[in-house]
Amino acid sequence: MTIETTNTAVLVLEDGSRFTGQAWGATGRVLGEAVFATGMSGYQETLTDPSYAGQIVVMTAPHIGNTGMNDEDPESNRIWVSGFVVREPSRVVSNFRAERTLDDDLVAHGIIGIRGVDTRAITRRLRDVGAMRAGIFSGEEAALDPAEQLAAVTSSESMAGQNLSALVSTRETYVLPAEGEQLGRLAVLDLGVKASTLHYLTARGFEVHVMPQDSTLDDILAIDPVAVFYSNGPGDPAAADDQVEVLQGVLRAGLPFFGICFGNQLLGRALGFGTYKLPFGHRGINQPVLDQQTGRVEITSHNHGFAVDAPIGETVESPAGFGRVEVSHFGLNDRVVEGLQALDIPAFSVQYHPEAASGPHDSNYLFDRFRDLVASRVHRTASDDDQKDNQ
Ligand SMILES: NC(=O)CC[C@H](N)C(=O)O
Repeated sequence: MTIETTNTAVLVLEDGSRFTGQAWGATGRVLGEAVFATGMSGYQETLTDPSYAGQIVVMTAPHIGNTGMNDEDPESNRIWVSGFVVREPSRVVSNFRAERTLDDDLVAHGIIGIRGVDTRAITRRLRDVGAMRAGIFSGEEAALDPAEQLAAVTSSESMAGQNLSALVSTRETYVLPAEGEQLGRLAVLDLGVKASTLHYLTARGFEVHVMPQDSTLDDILAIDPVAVFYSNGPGDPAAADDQVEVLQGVLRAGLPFFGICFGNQLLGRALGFGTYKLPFGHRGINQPVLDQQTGRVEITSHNHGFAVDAPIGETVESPAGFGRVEVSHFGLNDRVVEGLQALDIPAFSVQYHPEAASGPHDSNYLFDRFRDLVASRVHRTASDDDQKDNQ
């Protein structure tokens, strides 16, 4: 594929800074929240992660597209980033698994990108000022008056307060069969779930029922689940009141619960803590996190712009009356809450991604922890039933 070099594009940030490069992928105008992601690999998983809906992603790795795109690695069936910003797209694809080029897929999915910009300068700007509303303008849009471009950016919606779950969630429940030893039905609330997560859950023996984001407590209880899981997802956790209320019902019903990322933020809220917006978020695949239970440091994958506001290093009473809670994991770069463990009810969650593809895999053990938590209860209930039968 030949690369057009004369087609100007501009990235405009809400603080007025402008970065001029070349159009890449689809052309036109796209607005969103500009964030940077530091992963050196895994751009295909980044692009297809529903948690990136509404965001213009700046890749700090300077060379993107080397391994092309395939049909095996996507985290969902489409590209979700609103816009894509890279220093230099690979001119050739070199991987035996590649089926298409990245350029082809950006065009096919209508994703507006920009290339040939100084991604280090953009990242430093986002780090200093914080994640900002932004726009990419290419094609005819590139020729607009800069003041008009900036006005479009500053009149766009900020990520704070946005509820984007309906945009990414399944509309109908679907079921994935369990592999290996069968543990029972797991209700997965799809707030933007990734394929890798579903894979790890079915591989742990769960028959996974992926349910729409507006499922009620009754909908969940109707499938008679052995446990409930809340997925990752885009948007501001402070705007997800309905899902928080449903989760409080799940916890009151005594069902085991595991949440990842958005799911961690919603467990935090259900337990009565607040959430807040981080200045520029964590997005990358080498973030160090301490597991307070074991004292081990895990290298983890992150993609979050919000975090739970809970005290680190002490056991506290859940402000919503669910017993004692501890922050189980925190980030070693900035002491942000990265995991919650309830001590009196069977519920825990992590802010980072144990399902991370293309890795790292340090925290895969969390899926085992969830399986073991559920298995101990399923087996206990089964032996209670046996005792009753024998009486
Ligand atoms: N990956 C996620 O689940 C992200 C959660 C939330 N939208 C955030 O940005 O913090």
